[in-house]
This record gives sequence, structure tokens and C-alpha cells, in this order.
Amino acid sequence: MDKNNERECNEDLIRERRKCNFNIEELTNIVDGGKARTARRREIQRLLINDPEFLDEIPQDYMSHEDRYSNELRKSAHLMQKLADQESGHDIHQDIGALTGILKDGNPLMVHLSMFIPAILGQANSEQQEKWLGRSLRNEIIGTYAQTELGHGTFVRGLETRATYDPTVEEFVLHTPTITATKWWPGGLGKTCNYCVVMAQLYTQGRCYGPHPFIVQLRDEETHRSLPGITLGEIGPRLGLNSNDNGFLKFENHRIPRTNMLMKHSQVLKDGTYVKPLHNKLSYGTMMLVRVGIVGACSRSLQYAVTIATRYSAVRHQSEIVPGQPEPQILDYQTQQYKVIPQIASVFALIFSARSLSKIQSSVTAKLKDGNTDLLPELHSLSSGLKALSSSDASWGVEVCRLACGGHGYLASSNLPRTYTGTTCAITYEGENTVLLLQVARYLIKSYRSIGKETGASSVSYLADQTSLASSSSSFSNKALVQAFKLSALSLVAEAEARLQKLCDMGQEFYHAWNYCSVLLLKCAEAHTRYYICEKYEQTVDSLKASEGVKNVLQSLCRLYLIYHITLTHGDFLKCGALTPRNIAVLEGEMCDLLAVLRPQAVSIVDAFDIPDELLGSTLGCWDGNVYQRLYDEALKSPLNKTDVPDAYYKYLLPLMKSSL
Ligand SMILES: CC(C)(COP(=O)(O)OP(=O)(O)OC[C@H]1O[C@@H](n2cnc3c(N)ncnc32)[C@H](O)[C@@H]1OP(=O)(O)O)[C@@H](O)C(=O)NCCC(=O)NCCSC(=O)CCCC(=O)O
Ligand SMILES: Cc1cc2nc3c(=O)[nH]c(=O)nc-3n(C[C@H](O)[C@H](O)[C@H](O)COP(=O)(O)OP(=O)(O)OC[C@H]3O[C@@H](n4cnc5c(N)ncnc54)[C@H](O)[C@@H]3O)c2cc1C
Repeated sequence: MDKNNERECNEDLIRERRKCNFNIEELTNIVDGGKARTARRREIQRLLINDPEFLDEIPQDYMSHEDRYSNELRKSAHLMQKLADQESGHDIHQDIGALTGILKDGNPLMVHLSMFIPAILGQANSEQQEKWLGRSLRNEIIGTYAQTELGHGTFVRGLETRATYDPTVEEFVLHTPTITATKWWPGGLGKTCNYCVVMAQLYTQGRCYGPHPFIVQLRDEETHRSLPGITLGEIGPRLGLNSNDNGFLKFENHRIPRTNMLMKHSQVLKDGTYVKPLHNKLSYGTMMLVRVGIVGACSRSLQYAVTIATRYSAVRHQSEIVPGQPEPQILDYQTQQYKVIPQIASVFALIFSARSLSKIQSSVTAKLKDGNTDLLPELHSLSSGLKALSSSDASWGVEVCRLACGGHGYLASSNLPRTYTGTTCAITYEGENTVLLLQVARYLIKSYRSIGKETGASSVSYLADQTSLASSSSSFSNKALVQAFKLSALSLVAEAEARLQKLCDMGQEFYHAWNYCSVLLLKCAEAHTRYYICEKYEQTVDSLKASEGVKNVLQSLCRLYLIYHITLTHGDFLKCGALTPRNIAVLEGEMCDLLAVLRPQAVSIVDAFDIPDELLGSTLGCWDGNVYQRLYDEALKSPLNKTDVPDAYYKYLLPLMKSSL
């Protein structure tokens, strides 16, 4: 599609684009994280888009389960090859965002990249890395991360798979003692992988030391057959990601060398002596790493959905605002703006918090290298909270975008259903959101109770700011609104702590009191994480060196985001006195003004996400807005349209219709 050729473009979109009052390329660079990143992303995307190997012979929705898997594996293998052929020196993980959309319903090699290789990097010692890292980076071996079992996913300490050390032959014996111990879910485990990192309970010298990672060969490297003592398979159709061959795995006293325990943090010596790690949750490091990555991935899913919904809302005309006048673009309805534009604002919120979290992660990793684990709890809390809010915000945002497209949003060819199923899985995997938020709450209560003791953790330092409990905001700057979020979070934490304490004073055990307060604790964790997101949004936009046009757009989006979230949870702001009912009413009015201010820029902002049509994969969201022709052409691809009268008519319908004769 030639973006300079207006003749091929829908007239509404041409008009929308002429209203643009900021530099789109500049905003694109901000979204990508700099000019160089934009250039690199485009280079990769061009490479993929122009390659016929990535085309599907027929739309995936018409393929069988096996064909989907095989088709997606064909493309993912080609993708890996292509990326390997690229000049070296680029970190593939930095390029992952550029790949969004090239694979349509999952990627059987994804967990190899996102967890298996990171697990080797983060959990294996240098000799082990020597042995496995190069081979996995060159894709000579393909692995997954096998932790979850039929009986336990959330509660990692409850895993049942055992790795029992046998010092006589210096081997671990891996065993699946019960049906519930069967590994269940790992992506690519069913048919693709020949290796995996298994999380199993470590037993040595008659003691259990909890879950530890082990690298295990699953299939013969020549024949790809599963090895003796190992049972493997795929778990069947899922809500989405149906090409990922999520699998099951059982061990029957399967032996692996001692040196297959990943020993960067803890070790089992030849005689069976256990050597403790610096911090007993370091073996959870791979999960934490992926949680950080999920925040950025969620922002990308939302960019896709909101690009589709915004362009479609500019093209679609329906009903009337002024009686008797032509049908308006649906984007002119305030209620439609309220669906779509806050989701655009949300994209930037997620981008900026993802960046802030990444920075923290890098500094924690650097400190870990020097043996300093002080900031691990802070990273655990922030990555848990942001993973939870980003995945639930993005899933809800994608669903709102789908609903905003009316009936056509329900069609697979809109690409909204698949975007939704590919996003909502992140609510569950890598730590179910409620569970992760309760981890954040645990950290909040602990921090609140240790006020006065220096923790060095910045995300919770505000809990010591008791004076702010009394102050009510009288100004409405963005900074003041962020303060209101802080006050709301602080007062929820104070309330939860007081309620917990009261129950304990009445004689309840702490863990029962905790469960009894957990709805409120969940709210604390959400409010705390929302405050973090809002603060980063405000600070990033405020300190941004950008042209006036771009700055204005981002200021308005940031303000919309702050007000939108205040209105969604206004009870909390009222309860703590951060805002008055009158303040809320004024803010609600201002939110509608902001929708009106942003309305003419909406198409240009989503254009700045710069998603090529080939990756967006949507009849409704294409750059040229030629929606109806595309919908019609896609419908013609239905196999049912190959014949005028399908066989099923003769088999079932005809006998029914004639039976009454
Ligand atoms: C929920 C927890 C964190 C609980 O762990 P626990 O050992 O029972 O801990 P606890 O008693 O609740 O707390 C004890 C303490 O451990 C701390 N802690 C917990 N995790 C960490 C961490 N990572 N770093 C640093 N500290 C950590 C907690 O904050 C507690 O600290 P405290 O005692 O309060 O000081 C854990 O079980 C967990 O992470 N569960 C979630 C499981 C999960 O995420 N599975 C992912 C499987 S892989 C996957 O889904 C891949 C999908 C990808 C794809 O397909 O693309
Ligand atoms: C698409 C997909 C891909 C996956 N890929 C992998 C993979 O590659 N490797 C892998 O090992 N695993 C993988 N998983 C598994 C995934 O990590 C788990 O499903 C996830 O961690 C949730 O655990 P669970 O299924 O045990 O849920 P459960 O813990 O059984 O959750 C059920 C309900 O119980 C609630 N609950 C549980 N514990 C508590 C608590 N302490 N407090 C309050 N409420 C609680 C939850 O909030 C939830 O509402 C994948 C899952 C999916 C869906």
C-alpha cells in the first residue's frame, strides 16, 4: 500500500489524516524507543512482509488442528532461520516486538526463545552454558519450560515431580509419582521440543529442598522419538494459540546426570551435599524475566486492536446525530470515543511503564552479578503488579475495541477475536493475576509495617509519607492527580493493614485474617500498581524532549488516562478524601472535553503505531479503509462457498425438508 497515494484511500480517512497537528514520525520514534529502533523494526518487518514463505495457502481458521500446527511450525522455523541469517550483534529479544503479527495463532518455538534460552542464561553455570547455550541459540536443540502440572500451576512449592539424587552413580532420578504430577501446558512440549527445563522437587540426602530447574533431553536428536522413560503428548484445542502444541510430560524413573541440574544459584555436590543459593527465590528468576516482557507485549496487542477500532470507527457510518442529516462516522459519537480513545491512552501508559520496569530489571540483574539480592523483592513486586495490570488492561482494551466494531468485530477476518485470545492468556500464564496481585499486597503490607526502617525500595517509599493522608488536593494539574492516586493507594494499604491487625488482635491467625481481607488486599495491589503506572506516565511525558505538537498530544492522552482511571475507581478517591464529589464531577466533564480534543487526532495517533497491513491482518483496520470490499473478498474464501449446494444439504437438509411430504 502506497501511503502517499490518496486516490486508493477511503475519503473519511483522507480527511482524518489531514487534521493531524503533530509529527507522526516523531511519535513513532517515541513508541519504538528511538529513531534507531524504528529503523531496525522497519527493516525486520520489510524482510518478513516481502517473503512469500510467510503467506498462508488458506486462512488458518479453515485449517485442521494438525495443519495449523504444521503451517505455523513451517513459518516459525523459517523465521528463526531468517533471523539467524541476519547480521549478528543484535539481541533477538529486542526484535521480538517487530515480529508481532507475522505468526497468526501462536508460535511453537516461542517458549524456546522466551523461556528455555533465558532459563539457561539465568540458571545455568558457565560450564553448563558452554554446553547448552550455543546449541540452543543455533536452534540445534529446541526446548521449553516445563513447570506447571495437572494438579499445580500457581503454587510452585506444591509441584510433585521429583528429582532424587543418587550419589552412587551421580545421577538424578526424575519421576512423576501421580497423575496430578504430570507436566501440563508448556508451549511446544507436545511435538516440537527435544529438550526442556523441568522444575522438580529436589531430594538429596533424604531431604527435600524445594523446586529446582533441571535440563532434560526428551527426544532423540536424530529420530525425534521420545526417549525411554518419557511420555509426551499435546493437550488439545485451546481458546487461542492453537499452534503452540502445549504439551504433557511424564517421567518413569528417568535418569539424568548430576550436572543437568542448573547450578548457577544452588548446587548438589557429587556426594549429595546441597549448597544453598544467595536468595531462595532465585530459581523463580525465569518467570520474573518473562513477566517483565509481558508488559511490552500487552502494549503491542493493544496497539493492534486500537488501530483496527480507530480506523474502522472513522470509516463506519451509522444512525444519526442530527435528525435527518447524513449518517455520521461512528467516531463522532461520544460513547464511541469513550470506548476507543482511552485505549489509545492506555497503550502509552503500558509502553512507559514497561520501559521503567526494564531499567529496574537491568539494575537488579547487575547487582545480582555482585551477589546483592536486596532489590529482588522490589522487582518481584513490580513485575508481578505490572504483569497483572498490563494483561488485564490490554485484554479488556482489546475486547472493548472488538465491541466497538459491532458485528464485524466478531468476524475472524477483523483479527480482533484472535488478538483477544492471544492477549487474555497473559492474565493466566506466568502467574495468574489474582495470585500475583496478592504477592504485591504481601510486599505492601510488609513494607507498611516496616516504616522507618530503610528498605531502599523506591516503589513503596511513599507508604512512609503519613502527612499526605491528611492533605486533600485542591489543584488539578497532572502532578496533583498523580498525588491523588498515591493518596488512594496509601489509604487502602493503611485500611487493609488496620483490618488485618484488628482480626489478629481478635485472636485470628494471620493467614486466616489474610484470606479474610484478600478482596481489599487485591484492591491495594491494584491501586499501588496503578499509581506506579500513572506516575511514570506523567513523569515521562513531562520530561520528554519533543515538538510542541507531539507533546500536546501526549499531555492530553496522559491526562485522559489519569482522569479515566479516577472515574473508574472514584469511590476509593472519595473514601480517602483525595477528591471531593464536586472534583469528580468536574473531572468527568473534563474527560469528555479531552475526548473531543483527541478525536480529530485519533487516526493519526494510531497511524504512528506504524503497523503494516500485512501484520495487522485485519479487514477492518487496513490503512486504506477499504473495509467493505475486504470483508466481501474474505467471505468468498470460505470453503462453504466453493459450491453453491454443499454435500451436507443432500445428507441432512433434504431428508428433513422432504420428511413431512
Ligand atoms: C505465587 C508464588 C510467587 C509463590 O511462591 P512461594 O514460593 O510459595 O512464595 P510465598 O510463600 O508466597 O512467599 C515467600 C517469599 O518469597 C517472595 N518471592 C516469591 N517469589 C519471588 C521472586 N520471584 N523473587 C523474589 N521474591 C519472591 C515473596 O515475596 C515472599 O517474601 P516475604 O516472605 O514476604 O518476604 C509462586 O508460586 C509463583 O510464582 N507462582 C506462579 C507460577 C507461574 O508463574 N508459572 C509460570 C509457568 S510458565 C508459563 O506460564 C509460560 C507461558 C509463556 C507462553 O506460553 O508464552
Ligand atoms: C496459554 C498458556 C500457556 C502456558 N504455557 C506454560 C508453559 O510454557 N510452561 C508452564 O510451565 N506452564 C504454562 N502454562 C501454565 C500457567 O502458567 C498456569 O496455568 C498458571 O500459572 C495458572 O496456574 P493454574 O492453572 O494452576 O491456576 P489455578 O491456581 O488453579 O487458578 C484457578 C483459580 O484459583 C485462584 N487461586 C489459586 N491460588 C490462589 C491463591 N493463593 N490465592 C487466591 N486465589 C488463588 C486463582 O486466582 C484462579 O482464580 C500456560 C498456561 C496457558 C493458559
